[in-house]
This record gives sequence, structure tokens and C-alpha cells, in this order.
Amino acid sequence: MNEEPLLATGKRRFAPWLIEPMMRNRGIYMKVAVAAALINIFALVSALFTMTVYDRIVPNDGAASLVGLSIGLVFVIIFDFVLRLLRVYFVDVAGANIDHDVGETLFAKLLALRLDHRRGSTGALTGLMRELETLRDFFASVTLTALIDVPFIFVTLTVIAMLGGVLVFLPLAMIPVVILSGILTTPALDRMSSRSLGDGLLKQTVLVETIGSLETVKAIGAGPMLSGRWQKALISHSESSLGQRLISSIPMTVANSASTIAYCGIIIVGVGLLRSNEITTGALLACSILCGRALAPLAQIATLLSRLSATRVAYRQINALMDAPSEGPQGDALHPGVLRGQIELRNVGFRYPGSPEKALEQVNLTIAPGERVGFLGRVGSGKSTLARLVLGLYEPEDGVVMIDGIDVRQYDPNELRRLIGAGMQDNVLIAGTVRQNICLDRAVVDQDEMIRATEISGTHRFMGPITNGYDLRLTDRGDGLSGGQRQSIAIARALAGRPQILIFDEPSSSMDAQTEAELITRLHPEVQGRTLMLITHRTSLLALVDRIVVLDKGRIVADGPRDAVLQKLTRGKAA
Ligand SMILES: Nc1ncnc2c1ncn2[C@@H]1O[C@H](COP(=O)(O)OP(=O)(O)OP(=O)(O)O)[C@@H](O)[C@H]1O
Repeated sequence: MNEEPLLATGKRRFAPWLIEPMMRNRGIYMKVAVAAALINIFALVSALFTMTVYDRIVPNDGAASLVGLSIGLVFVIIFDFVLRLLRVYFVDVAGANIDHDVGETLFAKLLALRLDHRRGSTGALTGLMRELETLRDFFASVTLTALIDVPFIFVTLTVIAMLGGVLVFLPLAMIPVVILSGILTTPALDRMSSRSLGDGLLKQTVLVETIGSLETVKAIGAGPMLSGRWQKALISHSESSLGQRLISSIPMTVANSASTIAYCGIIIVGVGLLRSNEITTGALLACSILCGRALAPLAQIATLLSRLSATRVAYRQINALMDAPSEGPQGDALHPGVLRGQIELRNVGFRYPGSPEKALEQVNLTIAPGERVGFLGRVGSGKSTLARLVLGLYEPEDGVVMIDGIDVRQYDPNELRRLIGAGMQDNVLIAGTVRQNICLDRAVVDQDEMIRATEISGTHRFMGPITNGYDLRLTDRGDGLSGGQRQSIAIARALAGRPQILIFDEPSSSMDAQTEAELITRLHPEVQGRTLMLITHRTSLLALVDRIVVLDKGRIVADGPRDAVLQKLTRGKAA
């Protein structure tokens, strides 16, 4: 089990993966700012309308003026309505754009992530990707526009001061109270958001693990154990989420109470001022309305602060993923057009992250173009690891792995792997049709090439005769097919496009002897002239190779012509 912590710590700077999409949307945010500014100005109008009605129209019985004012007010209300709708629309558009751009960068990063720098389990990584939604929710939230409202708090307060004099001190006094409540709760909220995210990832880990291997979980009776883990994760997550919600509600509640206190204060003090004729009734009413307007953004800022906390935690985690090293060279990668097929490992040593033992040690091996080599060795001797290093999935700790005399780290990893046909041990198929699984959107693999590959691998025999054969939809990992059928499709996938290098890791382990024998007969002409690395425990497959390399505890212990090595091994066993 991976013992690394799920959550990364530190680093707060804003990264280009977020800033650049935000900057690309600055035009939209400008429109939001203009709409928000106009909405704030219109908010003053209704208060001034009330004041005019009470101070000028009621005493003078000016019905005509009231009609005129009301018509003006209707226009203002319609404008305000349209602007509010537009504000929501623009913020949503910007949020969706940022979500799309960041999501694309994040997925590309996930694909390019060096396997030795992968943190946490599959479930935790899935959970981390979901945190993108927290970021999107923040940038697509209208609450964000509260920031634009902040300067207007002071505009509104100035109008209150002009109309009600000392009354302005009541809402003014509430501002530091609300800000202080936000500042004081932020550290606890940060801690709770971080804990809640960690607990959420733990929950996701149990969930993904259980769903991904439901059949095995049921078959081996691991349900109660996983139920226990799920219960624990649920309790922990609901506790931390509760704490998070509770703390985040404090500044919001303070803001609401502060608004009520200021409003009541204005009425109480205002009545005194009214009696001493220092203000008019209209001014008192306008001040009480404006007080609510002035403090409303504060409640929104409090909401923003609580969202900011969760967003900051999500940002840090995603940023840690973005900062992890990517595959391929730092500078310009080499783009191999074709490969000759020469493979060389020079003094290669390799250790899996966190493992005390080396999986490979001082491996020296040269495979000439067109040479077909079988790899034998006991369980855990390092055969699959060798294949992973040739594919550039991991980097060697010592020495160098070269293809056609070039360090594999210099190549563009995707292009290199497109030129190598690989059938790895687990034969995982991707959700989609059988055709998609074999062709993988590769231009070089047309329908004829697909059929040619499936005829060799044996897939055509079971997919050809059924109605929707190649369009049969597979669920993720290829569940719904037998192990041997999955293996056959994986072989077709590797052969399609006639790659110059072929790597097979136990290609026939799930096949019966008859199917395997037929596969060997069909593969024989196919592998001629290609470089073949064939990892196997089955001696029957060795008919395909001319040379055998034997590994033991990560070292090469025998290397030579097939029959000579096999004889040596048989003699060794007999002795
Ligand atoms: N992803 C991994 N993380 C950590 N250690 C690993 C990982 N994969 C393999 N190992 C370890 O590396 C060593 C070599 O494993 P490898 O899979 O290369 O052996 P193998 O010869 O292919 O075995 P098998 O015949 O069982 O497939 C083993 O000790 C194994 O425990």
C-alpha cells in the first residue's frame, strides 16, 4: 500500500495553468464588472426614489410627479433585471471556459505524469481530479462579483452620510466586525477544508477500489472488510464536512446580524434625529434602505471567504499534481518517424519508488533490429520491469535504456509508444467498441489492417461471426469477455499497424493449449524481421524466438541462443 500522504502541503503562488485561462477570460470578467457597477448604481436609485416620494411628493400631493418617477423607476427595474441575468450568464460562461481549459491541461498532465511520481491510489487521484469542480464552482459563482461590489460599499456609505449625517457610523462600525469574523475563522476553515478534502479522497479510494473489483470483492468475501472501511471513511468525512460548514457559517451569520443591528440602529437613532428635525422622514427611510444595500456585499464576501478556503485547498492539491514531473525530455523531444528496432540497456539499475530492493541491477543487453528474444525467470525476477523501462514508462535509476542508439527519455513518449506494439500482462481494455480498442484512433490502422491483426491474434474467430462483432461495446477494463478473449484483443492491438518493435508479456497465459498453438503458428511469419521481446513462463511460446535471456533477482544470469540456453536450464534442473 502506498504510504505517501494524500494531501500535499505548502506552495501558495498562483500557477500559469490557472492564471492563463483566467486572463483569457478577462474580457468576460470586464463585462461582469460593468454589469455589477450598474446594478450598484441602480440600487441607489430606489432609495432616492423613496426619499423623493416621502419628502417632496407626499407633502405636495404631486400625483403627476409620482407617475413620472414611477415610469422612470420601471425602466430602472427592467434594466436591473436584464443586467442581473447578464451578470449570471457572463460569470457562467467564464467559469465554463476556465473549467474547460484547466480540465484539458489537467487531463494532459495526468496522461504525461511520470509513473514513479504518481501520488496516492487510483481513488485518491480520481478524487483529486474531481476537485476541479470546486475550482469551477468558485470561478463560475456570482458570489465572485461581490468583490466588484466592495468599492460601492463606500459609495453607498457616502450617500448615507450625505442624507443622514451621523447615521453612517452605524453601518460603518459593522464593517470591521464582519471582516474580523472572516479573518478569525479563516485558519480553522482552512484546516477543516483540508481535512474534509482528505476524508473525501479516502472515501473515493474505498469506492473506486470496491467498484473496480466488485466481482473479486464478492467472490473472496471482502465485502464486510470494505464495508468497515467505507463506514469509517463516511463518518470521518461527514464529521469534517459538518465542521467545515459550521465554521463557514459563522462569518455569514455575523454579517446578517450586523446588517440587522445597523438597520435597527439607524431607525432608533434616526427617530431621534427626526424629532430634532436634523433629517427628514424620506432621508431616514432612504438611509435604512441604503444600509441594507451597503452591508449586503459583506455577507457575500463572507460566503466568498468560506468558498475561498475550500478553493485554496483544492488549488494546492491540483497544483501539486501539476508540479509533478512529466514524461519526456525537458527541451524539444525527438519525434521518431520509423524505428529500426535496436534496443540497448547499458548498466541499467532500477528501483520502484519506496521499494528498498532494486528490481533491476546492472543489466547490460543489446537486441539487434529484427532479433527475437525470449525472457525467462522466476516470479518477480524483473522481466516486466525490463519491458516497462524499454517503453519509457519508468526511468532507470542508473545506466541508460536506448532505442536505435538514442536514450528513450529523448523521444516524445507518446510517439515512441505508437511505434512499439505492446501487450502487457494485465490486458486491460478501454470502455468502447472492440474496433476502438484495436485501432485506438491510429491513422495507420484502417479496417483492413484491423482485420489482418485480428486474424493473427485469433480475435476474428470469435468477433467475426457475431452480428455486431467489432462494434460490440465493452465496459471499462473489458469486463464481459473471457480472459483469453481479452488477451486476444490485446495482441491484435499490439500487432495492428505493423510496429517494428513488439513487446509481449505473457501473451497466452489465459489461453488453452490448442488456442495458444494456433496463435504461435500465425505469429511466426508475423514476427519475422521485427524486434521481439517475449516475456513468458511457457516454453511453447519460445518457438517464436532465437535467443533467450534469463533473469534472476533483477540480474541477467544467462543470455544466448535459444536451444543452448534451454539445454543449460534443463541440465541445471536435472542436476
Ligand atoms: N508497480 C510496482 N511497484 C513496486 N514494486 C513493484 C511494482 N511492480 C513490480 N514490483 C516489484 O519489482 C520486482 C520485479 O517485478 P516484475 O513485475 O518485473 O517481475 P516479473 O519477473 O515480471 O514477475 P512475473 O513473472 O510474476 O510477472 C518484484 O519484486 C515486484 O515486487
